Amino acid sequence: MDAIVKNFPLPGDLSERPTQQEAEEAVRVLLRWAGEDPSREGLTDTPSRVVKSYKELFSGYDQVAEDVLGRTFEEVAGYDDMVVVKDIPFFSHCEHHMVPIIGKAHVAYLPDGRVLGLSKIARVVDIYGRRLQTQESMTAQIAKAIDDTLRPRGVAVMIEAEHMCMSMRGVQKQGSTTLTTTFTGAFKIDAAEQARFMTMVRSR
Ligand SMILES: Nc1nc2c(ncn2[C@@H]2O[C@H](COP(=O)(O)OP(=O)(O)OP(=O)(O)O)[C@@H](O)[C@H]2O)c(=O)[nH]1
Ligand SMILES: [Zn+2]
Repeated sequence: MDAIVKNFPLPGDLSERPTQQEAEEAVRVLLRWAGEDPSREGLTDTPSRVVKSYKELFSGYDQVAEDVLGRTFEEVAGYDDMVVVKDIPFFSHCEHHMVPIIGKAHVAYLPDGRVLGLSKIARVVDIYGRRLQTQESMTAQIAKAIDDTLRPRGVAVMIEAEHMCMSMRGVQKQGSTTLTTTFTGAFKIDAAEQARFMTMVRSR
């Protein structure tokens, strides 16, 4: 798992970014490549809109998951069983074609004295979602971030997603879903804990 995660650029590695003007020019080039005339009225503001939307869609490069997960709570009346946050919707973009990945993440951990604020789990999904991704890397990165910061007895992450690069183009298979999982600690070594996670994720 470490190998996959380490291969990914962290926000600190991205200091030499192009200027907004250069990014807008790149959009104009792509518009011309697609067969458009970037100077026609309807497209005049498109490069600046695209660049602005890229800021939002790829805002995960400006955030560090470990910062978000730093705040934990210990006063939980001795609760030490599984915490599952399921059906967390996310949007990402595949690193091969830069088109959307649309899916849901299910995240669980077994506390070891400390728990996370529930919203922080969803925030971490967004941080990794708002970068260029493969589904495998995103799954591993979410698990690793929680494992490293919270040090729980185990983490389980499942992602189910549709890749628009498989639906809108290429092989054109609409509606197929890709499932990926990462298990650490007790979830990795204990099949019963894995099965319990699966049951809780699947229960409606
Ligand atoms: N493992 C993995 N593959 C992905 C993911 N997102 C997209 N892909 C695949 O990445 C592959 C890239 O294959 P290439 O042959 O280099 O690119 P391509 O010619 O555009 O391939 P096609 O999509 O088959 O047309 C494709 O098979 C995609 O389906 C992902 O998250 N994980
Ligand atoms: Zn793709």
